[in-house]
Amino acid sequence: MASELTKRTSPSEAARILVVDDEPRLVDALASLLNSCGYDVTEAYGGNQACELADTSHYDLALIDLRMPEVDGFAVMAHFENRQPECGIIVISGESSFTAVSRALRRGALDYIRKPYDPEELIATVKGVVGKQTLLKAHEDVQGRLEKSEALHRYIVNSSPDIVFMLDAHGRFCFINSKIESLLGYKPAELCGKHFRHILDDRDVARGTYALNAPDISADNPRTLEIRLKTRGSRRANRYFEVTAFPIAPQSWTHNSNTQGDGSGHKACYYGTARDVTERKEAEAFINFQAYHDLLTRLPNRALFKDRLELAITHARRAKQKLAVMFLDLDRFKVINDTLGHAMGDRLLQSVTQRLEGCLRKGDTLSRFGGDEFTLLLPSIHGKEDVSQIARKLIKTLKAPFQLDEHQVFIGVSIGIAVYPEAGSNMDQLIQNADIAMYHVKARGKDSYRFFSESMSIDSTHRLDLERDLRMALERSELRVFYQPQVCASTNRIVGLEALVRWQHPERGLLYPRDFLGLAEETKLIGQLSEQVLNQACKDVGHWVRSGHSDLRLAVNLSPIEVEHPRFVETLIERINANDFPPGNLEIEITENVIMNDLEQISQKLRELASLNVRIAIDDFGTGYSSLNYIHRLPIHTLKVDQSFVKAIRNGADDACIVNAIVAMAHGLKLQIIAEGVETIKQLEYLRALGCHQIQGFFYGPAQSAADINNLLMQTRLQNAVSG
Ligand SMILES: Nc1nc2c(ncn2[C@@H]2O[C@H](COP(=O)(O)O[C@H]3[C@@H](O)[C@H](n4cnc5c(=O)[nH]c(N)nc54)O[C@@H]3COP(=O)(O)O)[C@@H](O)[C@H]2O)c(=O)[nH]1
Repeated sequence: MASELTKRTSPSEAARILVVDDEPRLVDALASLLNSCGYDVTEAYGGNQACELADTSHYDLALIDLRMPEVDGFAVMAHFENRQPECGIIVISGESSFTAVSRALRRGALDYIRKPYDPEELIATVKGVVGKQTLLKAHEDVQGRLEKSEALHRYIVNSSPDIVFMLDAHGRFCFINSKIESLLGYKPAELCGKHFRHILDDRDVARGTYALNAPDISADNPRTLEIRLKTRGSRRANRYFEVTAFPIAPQSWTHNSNTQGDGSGHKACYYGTARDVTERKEAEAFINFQAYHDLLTRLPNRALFKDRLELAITHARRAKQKLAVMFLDLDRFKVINDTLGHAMGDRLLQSVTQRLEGCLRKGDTLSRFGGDEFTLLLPSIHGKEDVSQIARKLIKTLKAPFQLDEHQVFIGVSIGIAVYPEAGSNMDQLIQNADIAMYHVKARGKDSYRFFSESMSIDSTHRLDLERDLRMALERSELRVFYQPQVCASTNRIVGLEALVRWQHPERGLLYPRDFLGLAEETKLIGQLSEQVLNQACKDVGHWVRSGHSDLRLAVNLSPIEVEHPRFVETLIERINANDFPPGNLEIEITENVIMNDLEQISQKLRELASLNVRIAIDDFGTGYSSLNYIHRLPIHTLKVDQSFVKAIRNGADDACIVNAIVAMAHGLKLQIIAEGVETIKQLEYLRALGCHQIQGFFYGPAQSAADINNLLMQTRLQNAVSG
């Protein structure tokens, strides 16, 4: 209540004095004496009135008589003590006993004046007490303001979301706010006197030291840098901070010793704040990772791959080195994804990634290009053999079965390779050409690798024109079927004819499969193309079979896309039946890789065809990936030795060793063997001597039109008739 009373607000205001006595004459005399000295005096006639006034008005000083009826001076003093403790008390009394004086002083009186008083002495005493009171009050005011200010600043500094600190000239903490504890676990007191290195990540010490010592650093030009601070205890759990620091200008901070109040006496030379930006940094890092990586496999994505490839090309150009880009596409991934579900598909992609990574060197970049496509950058290669070796390793590593819960699945990989600078001088060309090469692998039976060559490339406008032309060719029946004889090695008789497609292009003349077959496969026009070829071949060869060449065999090439089609067997049988062609005269040619791609399904289909008397030949034998164990158990009738092995014969017995091995193996498995690409008498004689059953190649003639074959067969019949 007392604090609510109006107080004197400045020392220059007249001090307010209450004069208390039960004798009105004495009160008036004293009041007029004090008034004459400029004090603001209030008169109280007796103890009761004094207490009432103490309840309503504020006084700086009360002059109180001790002996008063009803409420005496001690009671008034007690009331003041209770209501206005800051009011000074002077006792004016006729009592002169030591006990009374001592009691008054003990109750809080500041002085004691004995009646009758000497006016000068009284005024001097009042002046002294009022002066002291005023000083005390001023001191209390300053103290109160200081405490408030200190509390306010402490609150502001400690509730700051940032760490606030001061360092001495040597970089030792001399102040640090309590935020350090909640962010990093240190108590401010334990850090005081310690160098800032104590909490700074070792990797950032040099930068931190350099920033503080920068020549142009000042309060107007502070340094801001991002650094890592160690959390207490675990040195690995660093957090990121954005620190702003500057030297303290001496004129702006004069109370500069013992800043933390711990007696260490360090002089603050730098002021700084540190804002925790860990979450922002982590979010940035995640966004950055997401922008440049595939989240499922955690591999670099297309964007990062292209970036690295661009750099690698620049480096290779400067260092005159080669590099290789591989385009990998998983075989059968789609089937597994569709049948076992996407979660399994995702797991499979992760396992594939692990296996592929296991085959790479430091410095290679494997990326997930999308879906089941991966790209691989091999910088600084010496030659194609290096790359082939890696490609073989990648194919081999993916060949082993993958265990997805209770499912054991098999996949393969088709790899297209573009080598810089031969297969492209820039990033887009290299990727595109590796992709084209990969497509050629797919079209030729998958699970293998091929280097890009110019003949594979069809520029996009050309490609669109060709696609349009091919569609028209199918409508306008521009495809032709040519036949290449397969001749019995011992009798020289034509025992079979391989049907080979040609396209009689209205402007470009006769085109060969290499010019359009890849496109037909990519555009899925291969189905229609095959249908037309098979119908025509069944008509032509069926006619020759019926006209006397009853054992004549028709060999047809099948694209992997056709063989993998679920209705492959039905469609093939429907077509030969529709053309009234005897199934026993048909031999289908498929590559090893087509079989190995989906062993279970394909074996089933081959068994069905074999049960209908259709013969099965493995084309290009020796160039793909097959397991002899499976071949042995499949209903295969013929192995066709690839041309490349036959060509090697001209170089002598050493180079012919593969042909020797294949023929020996075919004999062991009791299979028919056809050597293809035979061009010379030397090759023919070598193969004959080996025991090769049939020969196909330019030696006996290239693929020819039906009319030419018709003539050939007629001649043969005539010869047979003459010799018979
Ligand atoms: N799915 C289909 N694929 C087909 C069809 N027609 C052909 N093809 C595939 O195209 C490949 C290339 O065929 P082609 O250009 O006709 O070449 C064949 C022969 O001309 C060639 N050959 C034969 N003998 C020789 C020789 O002595 N030297 C030499 N340099 N080349 C020769 O080889 C090809 C036949 O090989 P192969 O099939 O392995 O017996 C062709 O390989 C088919 O895959 C089709 O209708 N559908």
